[in-house]
Amino acid sequence: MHPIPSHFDFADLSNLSSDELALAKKSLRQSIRGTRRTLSQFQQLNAANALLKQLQRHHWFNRSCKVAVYLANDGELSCHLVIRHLLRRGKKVLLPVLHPINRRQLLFVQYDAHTPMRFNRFGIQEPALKRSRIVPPESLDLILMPLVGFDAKGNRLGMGGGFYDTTMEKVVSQGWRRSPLRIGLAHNCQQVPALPKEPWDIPLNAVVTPNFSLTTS
Ligand SMILES: Nc1nc2c(c(=O)[nH]1)N(C=O)[C@@H](CNc1ccc(C(=O)N[C@@H](CCC(=O)O)C(=O)O)cc1)CN2
Ligand SMILES: Nc1ncnc2c1ncn2[C@@H]1O[C@H](COP(=O)(O)OP(=O)(O)OP(=O)(O)O)[C@@H](O)[C@H]1O
Repeated sequence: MHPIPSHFDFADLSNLSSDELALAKKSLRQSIRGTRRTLSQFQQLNAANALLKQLQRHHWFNRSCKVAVYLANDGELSCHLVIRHLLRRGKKVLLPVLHPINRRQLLFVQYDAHTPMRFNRFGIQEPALKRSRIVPPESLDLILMPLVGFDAKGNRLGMGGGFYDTTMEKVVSQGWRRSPLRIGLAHNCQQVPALPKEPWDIPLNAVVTPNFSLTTS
């Protein structure tokens, strides 16, 4: 089989079988993750600073009281300055925790400077699971989620575990009156010309990078 070139244009992939599409997505993930890892600590810190400034331009960010974030891994755009900003303002900050039983499900657990942490099976730090600290996703105001890739239409490529899609699906499909805003975060270099839209993909409301915000709904 021919290897699929990195940063392949998915606009040309309409005829691929689902197996071929999965392979193409896998290869694109590897390529973008490789690019993202080449960013220096200096570039990462600048990006984290610019991200907070970019978010502060939006009413929906400034108004939100319960915000899900993540701890950056593998070159992801870091939320650490966003987390500090939110905690200083007395907002509730939540981190994703892998569900101990349900595959592909995330729990959102409250986090602050005193929260006991552990490593999950992917080597990402998460709050130690404590029932009283779990917040149901439908009660959140805003979910900031890490992207691997995105396109101008706001299509999203994640790590491939289906974690965010599965967790979001519950919130969106159960017809909650007011579901949390779903915002993807990424470096500019993670934008690709086009991504396929899969039947299970839950659309983002916007993508925010250190340089721009792309509203999709
Ligand atoms: N910072 C951060 N936290 C997060 C996520 C994320 O994308 N970023 N997640 C978003 O879903 C969840 C974890 N999902 C993940 C899914 C796959 C891999 C991963 O590295 N997979 C390996 C191979 C898998 C394995 O080791 O078995 C890989 O692709 O190389 C990591 C996290 C929850 N927490
Ligand atoms: N709502 C869902 N219900 C059942 N399976 C799902 C759901 N969402 C995604 N999946 C499964 O998860 C796998 C990964 O999906 P996909 O390639 O879209 O990951 P991703 O969007 O990159 O990851 P993530 O959602 O974790 O960021 C797919 O095999 C898909 O079948």
